[in-house]
Amino acid sequence: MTERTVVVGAALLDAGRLLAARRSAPPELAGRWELPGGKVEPGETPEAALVRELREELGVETEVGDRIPGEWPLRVPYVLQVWTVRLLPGSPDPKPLQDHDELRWLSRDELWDVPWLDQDIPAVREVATRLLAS
Ligand SMILES: Nc1nc2c([nH]c(=O)n2[C@H]2C[C@H](O)[C@@H](COP(=O)(O)OP(=O)(O)OP(=O)(O)O)O2)c(=O)[nH]1
Repeated sequence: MTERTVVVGAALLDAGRLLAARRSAPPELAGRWELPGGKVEPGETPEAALVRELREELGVETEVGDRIPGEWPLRVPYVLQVWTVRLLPGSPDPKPLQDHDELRWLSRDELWDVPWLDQDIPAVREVATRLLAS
């Protein structure tokens, strides 16, 4: 049986815009943009992992909504799953506290202005199709 580890990514939406985060590490990913999130730990639900990762990485309090259908391979053994997420009322604004050095809220028109990680592009395309008004 093949081991696989789910990496959860947030489609964090606010006022019709998507939050993109620029990775600061590791060197092979630094400078490229991704959906913030991280690995689901053993015994943890994907939703709990997202809330934890977003609190650690961005300092925000969030509520997880629906999963975007699909699953995208990262380097073995990781696969990316994406969930819609919104900021809870009163949450601080996101800040690049850990793993990232810049954040941007992207409107649909701006979505491809940042160099996403190659492996995130199909997931971002799916988010755009489903969630961002054209
Ligand atoms: N979070 C996130 N990771 C991604 C995306 N695309 C992508 O290839 N990855 C890779 C980068 C990492 O190798 C892995 C997730 O690692 P991570 O560093 O974000 O997760 P983590 O906080 O749980 O990691 P760790 O430092 O505890 O090991 O998946 C993405 O959109 N979001």
